[in-house]
Amino acid sequence: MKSVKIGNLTLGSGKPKIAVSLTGKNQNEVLQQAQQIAAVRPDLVEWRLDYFQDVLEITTVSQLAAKLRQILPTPLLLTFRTQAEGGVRPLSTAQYFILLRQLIDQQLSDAIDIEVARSRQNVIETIQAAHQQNLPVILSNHDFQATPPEAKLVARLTLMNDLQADIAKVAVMPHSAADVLTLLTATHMATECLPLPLITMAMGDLGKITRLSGELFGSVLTFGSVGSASAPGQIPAQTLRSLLNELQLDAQNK
Ligand SMILES: O=C1C[C@@](O)(C(=O)O)C[C@@H](O)[C@@H]1O
Repeated sequence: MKSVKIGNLTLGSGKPKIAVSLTGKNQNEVLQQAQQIAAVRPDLVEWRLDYFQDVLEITTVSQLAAKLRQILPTPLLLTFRTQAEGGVRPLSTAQYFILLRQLIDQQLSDAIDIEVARSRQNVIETIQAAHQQNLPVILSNHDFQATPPEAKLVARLTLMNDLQADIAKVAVMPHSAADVLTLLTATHMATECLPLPLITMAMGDLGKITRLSGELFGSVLTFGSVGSASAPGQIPAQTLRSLLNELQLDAQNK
């Protein structure tokens, strides 16, 4: 598997790295959370811009992103999660892509999340714009209702690879142990046949095991919480870290 660099963080094989999301509504909340998150020292911080009330004021976003990059000892991932995929704020498709282009052109982060299920031409152009700035792209897809069959999940991850994602991410909602196995099997299959790093998870309590088992099945990053979670089933980041250490393969030789 190729490894990918996001700032000074390398995502590839081995123990999964830990990401934590900023979900503040306003500048004060975001800065306060950033201090709390920095104290926990995750490997990556995601700013979930759909939670931020002034997201369409690009100057405000840009100034705050600059502050965050000073406060945080970790690389910064920018994500606007659309409502179709579990985000909190409505935004038209046109506005979504305008926002992503502004974030990219102003070089506000170390990586950007782009939802693969939005308009295909726009997705392709936005990936190209990011790559022109040498900005790694996480192509993502979230199913908050159900767990699609294994073949569909592998096809989704393959499509992301074909569209030149640097990292491919899928999140699903399981309703049974079998659904959790579907996500894990798809992850394992895709990791064997695709060259790029994958991030996968099943959400909710049923899916918690998938947030811990990335080294075994092939997910390079896991989202934990500090205070409030950005998706159901996230484990507090500090607990996550010690559980990942316990589960590390071949730990005695590392
Ligand atoms: O894609 C993801 C994963 C996630 O949905 C989770 O389930 O942990 C949390 C989101 O903030 C992030 O953008």
